[in-house]
Amino acid sequence: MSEVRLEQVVAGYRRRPVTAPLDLALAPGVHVLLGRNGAGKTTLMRTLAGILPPLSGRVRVDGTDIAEDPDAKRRIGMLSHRAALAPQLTVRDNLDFWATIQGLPRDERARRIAGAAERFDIAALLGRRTARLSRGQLQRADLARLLLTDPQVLLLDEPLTGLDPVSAAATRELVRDWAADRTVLYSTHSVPEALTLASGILVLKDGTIASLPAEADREPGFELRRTPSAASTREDGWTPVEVGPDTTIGDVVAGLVRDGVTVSDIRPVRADTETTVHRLLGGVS
Ligand SMILES: Nc1ncnc2c1ncn2[C@@H]1O[C@H](COP(=O)(O)OP(=O)(O)OP(=O)(O)O)[C@@H](O)[C@H]1O
Repeated sequence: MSEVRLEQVVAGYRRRPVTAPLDLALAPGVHVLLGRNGAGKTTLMRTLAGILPPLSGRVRVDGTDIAEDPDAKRRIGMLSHRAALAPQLTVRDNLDFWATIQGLPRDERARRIAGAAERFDIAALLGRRTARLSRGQLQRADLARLLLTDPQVLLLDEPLTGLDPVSAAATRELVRDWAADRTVLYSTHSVPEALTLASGILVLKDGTIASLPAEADREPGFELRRTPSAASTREDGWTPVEVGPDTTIGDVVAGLVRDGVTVSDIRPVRADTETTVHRLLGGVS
C-alpha cells in the first residue's frame, strides 16, 4: 500500500503554470479526478507520474520525493489516453522493452509477459505490431504494460475512452480490484462513472482542487410544496429552492411572505452528489 502526497506542487509547462500550489494526500482507494476540458487533469497526472517535473513543490510516495529516488518513482504507473506503446514494435517487444527499462531480468520478463497476456486476453496479439491494433486491443496491451511491474500507485487518464461496453465494464472491475490495496487516481468526464467508482471525488477548476464534501456537509437547500408557479414544480409536487449556507428556514418563510407566495409545506434538503459535482465543475450556479 502506498500513499502519494503533493506538497505545494505547481503543475504546468515552462513559463506556463497550469495549477496553483496544490497540497493533496491520496490514500489507497479510487480517487476520481473531474474537470472541464483544459482544466489540467492530464498535466497534473503527468506531474504525479514524474513525467513532467513540477514547476515547484514536491511529489512524495510514502514520504520519498520521486524526483530524488527512482525506486519511489517506479511505484507509480500511468495509463495515458494515448498508449505508451511504440507503433512499429510488436506487443511482445513493447512489453519486453518496458520491463527491461524497469530493470526486470530476462526470465522474470518472460514470466510476467505470459501472465499479463493471459490476464488481459492479449496472448493472440503478442506477435502483432501495435500500429495494427484496434483502440480496445491497444488499451488492453497498454494496461498489460502498466501492470507488468505492479505499481502501487496507478494514474489512469480517461481509461474507458473508446472502449466498447463489455471492455469498459471489465476495466471498471479491474480498477475496483486494484484499488483494494493500491492508490488509484482516475480521470473521467463522466459524472455517473465517477459516482460508481470513487471512494473520493476531486474536482480541478481554476488551478485548484476541491474535494466533494461528505453528504452531511453539503450545501443545504429547501423544497416547497404547491407553489403558485406550477411550471417550476417537479412531478412529485415539490419545488427546490437554492439558498446560501447560512440561510435558515425562517429566512425562507420571511422571503415567501414578502413575495406573497403561498405554500402548503416546506422542508430542508441537501444537494445530491451529482448536483454538487456539477456545481463544483461550474456547470450549475
Ligand atoms: N505540452 C504542452 N505545453 C504547453 N501547454 C500545454 C501542453 N499540454 C497541455 N497544455 C495546456 O495546459 C492546460 C491543461 O491541459 P490538460 O491537457 O492538462 O487539460 P485536461 O484537463 O486534461 O483537458 P481534457 O479534459 O481536454 O483532456 C491547457 O490549457 C493546455 O492547453
